[in-house]
Amino acid sequence: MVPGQAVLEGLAPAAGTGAQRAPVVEARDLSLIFQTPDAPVTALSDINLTIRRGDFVSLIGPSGCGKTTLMRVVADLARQTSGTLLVNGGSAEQARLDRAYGYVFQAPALYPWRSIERNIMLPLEIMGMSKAERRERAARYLDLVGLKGFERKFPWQLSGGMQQRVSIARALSFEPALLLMDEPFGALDEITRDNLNVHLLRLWEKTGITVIFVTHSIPEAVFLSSKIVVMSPRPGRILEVIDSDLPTDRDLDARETPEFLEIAHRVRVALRAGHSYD
Ligand SMILES: Nc1ncnc2c1ncn2[C@@H]1O[C@H](COP(=O)(O)OP(=O)(O)OP(=O)(O)O)[C@@H](O)[C@H]1O
Repeated sequence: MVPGQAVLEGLAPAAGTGAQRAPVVEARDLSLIFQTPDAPVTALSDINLTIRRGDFVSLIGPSGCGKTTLMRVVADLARQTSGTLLVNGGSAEQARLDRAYGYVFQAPALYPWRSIERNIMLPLEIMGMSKAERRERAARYLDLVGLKGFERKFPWQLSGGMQQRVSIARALSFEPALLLMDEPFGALDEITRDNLNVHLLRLWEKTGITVIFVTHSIPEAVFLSSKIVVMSPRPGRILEVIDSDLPTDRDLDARETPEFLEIAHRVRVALRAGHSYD
């Protein structure tokens, strides 16, 4: 699967390196407590995290540790109980209103009665974009995810992996600078998942988009990320942030290299440490 050769106008590689790159997400002492009929549930506790433009950040941790909740706070779908969160230097609400991010869910969530092209065009229509531009964007981003020629098909005519690529194309069609992906490949078989991992990595390399990616898989997190955020069991805290400097043009064979295995080992040790409740 080779990514399309679409020219990306709205997305461009991040300028600057390391700490020079502008912060996209800044969480300071962020906590979130859900009030439930039984007892308050502390989902996030004292999260401090800076994500810079062009980072590929994976959130990894045991089930229920608050990964989705943290993404939802960034997306302004949930609000922290205390602490601060800046997205692009402003509030999460402003970022949502500015359509600063695209959100890819675990399931593709496509409308079965609309063609692939019309699924992608729907949110653009709601944004008030002209039909010609909507069509052009749909074609451009379908090409980018390797689905050129599938415009007139319906979701049920595509495999699960292809449907998930459509939902990635839909999220990218807004040309957001930030892509939020909540276990997007969790329900797919391993070969398809490997393919989509390579595809996503190429897309990231080509566009310089900032990605926050939730996963349970250590190999997936290490393969994709420039930064791996290891979270503890509930209440979700950040145990460790592991930077990766694997070459950006890596392919699946990189998973056999000592550098890859060393980072995977560090993630595993951090996850394990979070499970010892002493
Ligand atoms: N609306 C809510 N009301 C009450 N508790 C909630 C709510 N949403 C999430 N929680 C609780 O907050 C904690 C964190 O949930 P969250 O979905 O963020 O975890 P997660 O790390 O994404 O889990 P998973 O990996 O299983 O998807 C869990 O204990 C969950 O039960």
